[in-house]
Order: sequence, then C-alpha cells, then structure tokens
Amino acid sequence: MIRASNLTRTFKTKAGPVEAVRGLSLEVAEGELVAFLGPNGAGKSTSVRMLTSLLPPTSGQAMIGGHDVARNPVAVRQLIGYVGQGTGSGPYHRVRDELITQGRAYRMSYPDARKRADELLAILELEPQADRDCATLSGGQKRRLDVALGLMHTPRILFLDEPSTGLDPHSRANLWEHIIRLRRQTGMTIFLTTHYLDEADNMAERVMIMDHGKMIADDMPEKLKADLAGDQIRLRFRSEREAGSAAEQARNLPAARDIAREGNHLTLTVNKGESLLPGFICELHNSGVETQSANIHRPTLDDVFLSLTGRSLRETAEPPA
Ligand SMILES: Nc1ncnc2c1ncn2[C@@H]1O[C@H](COP(=O)(O)OP(=O)(O)OP(=O)(O)O)[C@@H](O)[C@H]1O
Repeated sequence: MIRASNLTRTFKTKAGPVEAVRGLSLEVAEGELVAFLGPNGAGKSTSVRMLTSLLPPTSGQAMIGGHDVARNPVAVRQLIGYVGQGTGSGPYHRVRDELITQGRAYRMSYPDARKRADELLAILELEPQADRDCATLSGGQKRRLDVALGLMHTPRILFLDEPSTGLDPHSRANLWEHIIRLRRQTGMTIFLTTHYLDEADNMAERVMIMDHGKMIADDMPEKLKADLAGDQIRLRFRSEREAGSAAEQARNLPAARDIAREGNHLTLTVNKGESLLPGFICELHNSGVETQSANIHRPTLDDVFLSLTGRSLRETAEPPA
C-alpha cells in the first residue's frame, strides 16, 4: 500500500545543506497500523510529507496504492487522508460546515458531503458539537475534527502527524479509542508519527524508528524489545561471594548477556525473563546460593532506542509541555 525506495530530501539553508532524509526505504501493507518514531529533527515529518505528495523528494521513489507520488499526485491524494501538525479548521466555521466544505473541495456533491459529514460526526462523537464554531472546541475535540476532515473523502490510507501531541492523557486515550474503532470498522491503513513511546508500543503493530534521517529499526514492538533490549533481571543475594557465584552460573544461561555484579547484586539481560527466572533461582538454591529478592524490568521502546543509538529517545523526543 505504501512503498518508498531510497527516498532522500536535502534542504538548502544559509548554513549549508541539511540532509533531512537519507535513503529511506519502507513498505506498509494494506490495513497495517504503523508508528513512526524518532527524536526531534529525525526526519519523520519530512518523510511523511514526501509520502503524501506535499514535498518533492530530492531523489528516490514513493508509491502509494500503486501510484508514483511524484508522477501522479492527484491519484495519491484521492487515496490518502493527511492530518498534519498544523492542519486544522477555520476558527469561525461551524463544525459540520467545515466538514462539508472539505468534502466539496474533494468535489463531492452537497448531499454526499452532508451525509459523509454526519457519518463522521457520529463515528468521532462530535454530534453535540456539530453546530458549534470550531474555535469553541476543546483540544481533544479539535483533534477529532482534524481526523474527520482528513477522512471526508473516505481515503484508504490515513497519515497522522503527531495526532495526540499537546492533548492531556484522557483526551489522548479518547482519540486513540476513536482511531482504533475507525480502523476496525474500515480496515484503513494508518501511518502515524508520534513522540509518545507508550502510545506506539500499545497501539501500533509495527514500529519504525528513525534517527538522523535514516531508518534504524522496523519491526513489531515486542520483537524489537526482545531482540534489541531484552528483559533485565535484578537479583540480590546475602553476600558478594554468593552474587559472584550466581554470576558464574548466569554465564551458562542461554542468551544471557550484559552480566554485571555490583556488591551483592547481580544484573543480567535475557529474553523471556519470566520463564527463565524461576528455574535459575532453583538452580542457584540447589548449589547453595539463596536469592533474597528478584525483579524483572520489562524493556520499553526507549530501551530499544538506547541500545541502538546510546541515547534516550525519551530525553530527546519529549514534546514541549
Ligand atoms: N523547510 C526546511 N528547511 C530547512 N530545513 C528543514 C526544513 N524542514 C525540515 N528541515 C530540517 O530537516 C530535519 C528533519 O526535520 P523533520 O521536521 O522532518 O523532523 P521530525 O523528525 O519530524 O522532527 P519533529 O519530531 O521535531 O517534528 C531537521 O534538521 C529540520 O531542521
């Protein structure tokens, strides 16, 4: 449904060229929900703007639903909905009128636009606000209206550039409920950028991580966490000697890595920590080493980014409060 091969984009600036995207290749199948993650300035928005025909690439090719984005932007725009960071409704229009105007811009007849507007007002639970001026909507309602605007022409692919940035946790969760429901009802392909790691982790089936204009990871969140970060097990023993002996035994565990002892503590990284831990504690017990406490730290996508780049995505990418 979405395919990019070797896309690049260089901006000319007074300070010299900025290589915003450097050889991006990706594929998204029909119906997938993909989250695009990365720190500020990684090149996410530039990539999305190229995929949606809003920005010509310096080189490379993007195809949407079989259409070349550069050669056939009109066909591409019929297939996609785009909700950008700065998109939005006119402040003095009423909510339903705004949707109808959008539909008319897509050459829908007035009755069709009106019907579709009412449909979307129901799906996104904006019926009570239908006759209100857009300027009076709350942040969450406004974002839902942005999504409705992007959906007026019934696109098969929805691009969302940071849909939930700036919303409070309740509105974020609510927006997500709507997006997930929409997807269930329509089977739409959704490609979104987000700063929120937990959001990407919980909602997306696939996560793509960008850094310095390049894709550095592309997989299911669970797989990325297992392969690149792993579960961190922390154990405490009665003495340093016991911790040392446990460290020796940990070296025999399959796929145990980053084994580190500090005082009477031992830390190690493994895959599937919860199934490995009871047996390991039992093994230690049988060799006379008693474990006093044990806990497992499940990896996050931030741990994945950290293992790939040595930097924390959380620190570099949190949106301004
Ligand atoms: N029009 C432009 N002119 C010059 N440089 C630009 C332009 N647009 C983007 N850039 C630069 O390209 C790089 C990538 O920017 P982009 O907005 O794609 O990143 P991003 O990952 O979307 O960041 P954010 O999460 O902050 O939105 C940055 O260094 C940015 O300053």
